[in-house]
Amino acid sequence: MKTGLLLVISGPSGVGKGTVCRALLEKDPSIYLSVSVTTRPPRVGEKDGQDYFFVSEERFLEMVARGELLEWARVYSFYYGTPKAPVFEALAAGRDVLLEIDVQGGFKVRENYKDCVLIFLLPPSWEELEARLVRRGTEDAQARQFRLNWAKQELSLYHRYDYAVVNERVEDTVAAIEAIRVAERCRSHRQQFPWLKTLLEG
Ligand SMILES: Nc1ncnc2c1ncn2[C@@H]1O[C@H](COP(=O)(O)OP(=O)(O)OP(=O)(O)O)[C@@H](O)[C@H]1O
Ligand SMILES: Nc1nc2c(ncn2[C@@H]2O[C@H](COP(=O)(O)O)[C@@H](O)[C@H]2O)c(=O)[nH]1
Repeated sequence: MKTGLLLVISGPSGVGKGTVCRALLEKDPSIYLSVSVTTRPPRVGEKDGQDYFFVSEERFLEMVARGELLEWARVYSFYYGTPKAPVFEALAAGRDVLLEIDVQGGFKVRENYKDCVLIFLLPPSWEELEARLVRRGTEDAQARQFRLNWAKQELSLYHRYDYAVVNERVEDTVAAIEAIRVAERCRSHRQQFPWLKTLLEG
């Protein structure tokens, strides 16, 4: 069985990573969306084990020490990390895996798993990014400003990702990521043709 693709989705807070990942999953339930571990407190409506595994700082650092995380980073004021085992189980089962993580995490995944695909989501404009964060209404003005300052740093790194997709309309972004999946599966290093091997070696 072919190994699945490890797809990393990054981009500034509020660009729509979560929205796009959910839409991708709705279209293709075979995708495995990794559930991160975080020390951030849950937002209203967030469920443990579904949106995140919400853990104490002590538990998080224990997971780091035990090598249970594929990558981890401090984002804003909290720790976030990707549990390793479920990601590799899903890949081995031939499922494509989505990681919705920040850029520091994306670079760490590239170090640990070279064959990953890094996809950066950009907003159509800076004003639209601000408006999306305001509309979402999950942060107060101070926390929002903090995220926007961080967003500038993240946006400056988009060119180090394999793909840059502007999230104008969710449907178009989903279509672009589906096209990337198709293209990545066609890359020569991911393909084997037994009949051709026989022909050339025979
Ligand atoms: N293409 C889009 N057009 C308009 N609004 C969008 C689009 N994509 C997402 N949104 C809206 O923007 C807000 C932020 O989206 P979302 O929470 O998915 O962002 P995020 O990148 O996952 O943020 P964070 O990194 O903070 O978790 C939400 O209110 C969402 O409904
Ligand atoms: N490096 C990692 N970053 C992660 C992970 N899970 C989420 N994130 C990123 O954190 C911020 C904030 O998320 P929020 O839910 O508090 O709004 C966002 O950029 C996420 O992509 C992870 O496992 N590793």
